[in-house]
Amino acid sequence: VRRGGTALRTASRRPRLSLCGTGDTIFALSSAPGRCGVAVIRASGPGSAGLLRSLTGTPGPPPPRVLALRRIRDPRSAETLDRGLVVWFPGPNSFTGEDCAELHVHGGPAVVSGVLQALGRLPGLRPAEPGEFTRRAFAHGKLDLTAAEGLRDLIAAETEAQRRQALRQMEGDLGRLYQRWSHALTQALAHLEAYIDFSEDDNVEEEVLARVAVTVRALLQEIRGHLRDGRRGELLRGGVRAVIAGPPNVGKSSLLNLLCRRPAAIVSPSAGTTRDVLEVALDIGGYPLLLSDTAGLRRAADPVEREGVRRARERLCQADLVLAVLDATSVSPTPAALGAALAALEPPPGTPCVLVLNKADLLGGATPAQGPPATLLSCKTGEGLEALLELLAQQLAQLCGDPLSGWPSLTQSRHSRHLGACAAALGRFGDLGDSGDLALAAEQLRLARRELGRITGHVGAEDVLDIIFRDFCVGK
Ligand SMILES: Nc1nc2c(ncn2[C@@H]2O[C@H](COP(=O)(O)OP(=O)(O)OP(=O)(O)O)[C@@H](O)[C@H]2O)c(=O)[nH]1
Ligand SMILES: [K+]
Ligand SMILES: [Mg+2]
Repeated sequence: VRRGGTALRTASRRPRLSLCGTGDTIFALSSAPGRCGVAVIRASGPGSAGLLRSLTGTPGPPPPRVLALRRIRDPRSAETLDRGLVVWFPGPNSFTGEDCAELHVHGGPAVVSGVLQALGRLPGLRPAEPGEFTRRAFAHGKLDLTAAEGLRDLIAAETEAQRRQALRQMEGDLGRLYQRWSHALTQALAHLEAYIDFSEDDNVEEEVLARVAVTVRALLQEIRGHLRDGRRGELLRGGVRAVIAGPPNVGKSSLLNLLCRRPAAIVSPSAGTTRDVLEVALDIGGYPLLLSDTAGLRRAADPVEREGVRRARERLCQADLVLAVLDATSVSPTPAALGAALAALEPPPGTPCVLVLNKADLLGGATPAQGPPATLLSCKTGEGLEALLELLAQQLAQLCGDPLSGWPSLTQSRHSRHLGACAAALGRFGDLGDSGDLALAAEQLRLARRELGRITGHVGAEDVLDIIFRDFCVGK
């Protein structure tokens, strides 16, 4: 009874947020499941102080934001479940903006489930949905949608460059860029509306219109530049798809195995060994690479091999980067011959290619003319591997860019979609030009601003919230 009463009092201190709805208190294991040194159980909502009192048997929560060593007990039986650290984060200075509590307990499965069960029996508490803590933080204005997406990417980041990009986005760099554009649009719109409303009173000068047009043109240019970044942010976030392609038996599967340092693909002296596409994920110099081995490209008689070649070509078409492998002993080393051999593979136009001349150990001293982006390699001896890795890292850096320099990258196709719509509206504004229909022009600015607001979640983003937060883990 006392607990319930306290929870109610805590709740009435602050107005409830309609976006969160129920005002109930959620809890979850925030660290990874399984046996570990320390497990972190987290709670958010008006019952957070109450649950700390119930589980530690103390009259009040510990001082805010200070770790306190406590005996953690089952409130029903008073049995000790563990001795651990508890933290109390009174809202609004917490991750979610609500009252929050954390329990750092020993990471044994029985300890964790004992504490979770005890929490589940407290009135007003329920297990959290995936991403619900972050969703509440968003609802309380603690972060915008781009920062929430950055946080999700940070948790998923597997390479250094991915981590840098995600951290930058989580810290609000991308959100601030979009906010700045949104402010510029709001201002232009205000000027235009003032002109529409008051120009007849001669209080607003003609040049206002010219200034609005200049602002919109500059903005359109910036947005188009941002959209034209070669998908570098998306590539870094999702991994660069690199495809190993070439004639049969040149050592494509050997190359995949060499790069991933395990016999992932079958290697054999018979041409046409590989049929299925085999994909491995690699970290090359901090950049993520999704590397595919494919069937040797030739006119195959065997129907199964023919299907393999079809799949190889299909995968080649989707490549962000091509690793074209040739047998160094069977191709003449002149640039023209190498170019012709590469063209015979029909790589997708405009896609960067790295030419790997394999089986260098069989060359017997003769070194063919080479230089980036062609490189000599022996999968058998490992000779030339360093140079190839360097060449790959260079290509990846070019494709993904440096996540810390320049503008923050566009990381989501969702952003490109809204930015594209925003740019289209700004373009229509420009097309209206001197036609004089100011009401139509203002409507285009409003449309453009709405699209920007949907990226950051400042306007009508309800429909994307479920999609964005669904991909979070429970406890975050
Ligand atoms: N001497 C030498 N032999 C190699 C080298 N790389 C691969 N081989 C051999 O070349 C043969 C073909 O290698 P694979 O890796 O199966 O070639 P592939 O291009 O995947 O062949 P398919 O999948 O059939 O198209 C095998 O016998 C390998 O041992 C190399 O650098 N030097
Ligand atoms: K082979
Ligand atoms: Mg193969």
